Amino acid sequence: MITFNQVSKRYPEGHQALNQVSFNIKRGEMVFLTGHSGAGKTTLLRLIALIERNTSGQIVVNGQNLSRLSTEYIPYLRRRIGMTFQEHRLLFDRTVFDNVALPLVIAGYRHQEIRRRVRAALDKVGLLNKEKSYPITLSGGQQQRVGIARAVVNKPPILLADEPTGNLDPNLAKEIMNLFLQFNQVGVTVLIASHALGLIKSMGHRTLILQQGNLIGDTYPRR
Ligand SMILES: Nc1ncnc2c1ncn2[C@@H]1O[C@H](COP(=O)(O)OP(=O)(O)OP(=O)(O)O)[C@@H](O)[C@H]1O
Repeated sequence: MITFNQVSKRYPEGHQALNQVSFNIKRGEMVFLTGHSGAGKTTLLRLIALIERNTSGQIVVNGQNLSRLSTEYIPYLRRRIGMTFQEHRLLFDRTVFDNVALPLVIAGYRHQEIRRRVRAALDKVGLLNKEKSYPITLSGGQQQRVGIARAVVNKPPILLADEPTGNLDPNLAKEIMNLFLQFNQVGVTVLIASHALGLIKSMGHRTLILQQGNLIGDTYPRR
């Protein structure tokens, strides 16, 4: 579903963020991505969503070779990938409903279909009663859930999450991880960047480890 073959990324300023990284994530897998701050986790996720382009190597996502994908097809690729960000990136002058509806509005869905899908996504993350609220009135954990609802509202086959539990206490963090697990259990391929090692271990899933842009580990839990 997501294949990296000798992928490198050098930012224009000359920083080598990823160095010849290779791995393959199968359809329906749930995988964690860990490593120290600056190891390249965010960069790796951004390459999959084509927010950044790799400088060498090959990336194949959902059967598409990203190097060959022309710019005009990027919106179509993005519709098949849900992504949550470290800092939520919610619109604070819009309601929870409007925030989650945004990808559907952009994709040109009809009003009624938008209502149905937004409600379903909010229900899945346990926030149906907050649809009229503004994000500023929600807790950090609830804001993260709104970001997750927005990421899944299109029903993407791939879900990418960048530090989804960054500022949350351990109980809330576990709840958020369990939410990702639920999406994975219905077939979504999930890749989560996180440095919460204890939490990752307790989840018992495959883990990719980055160190200074190099993939130094690809571990499977013991069964
Ligand atoms: N837009 C950019 N331009 C230049 N350098 C960048 C850019 N984004 C990231 N970098 C550099 O690339 C390296 C990898 O950064 P990245 O954000 O991918 O790491 P990370 O593992 O996600 O770190 P963190 O856990 O702190 O978010 C860092 O040295 C960073 O400074």
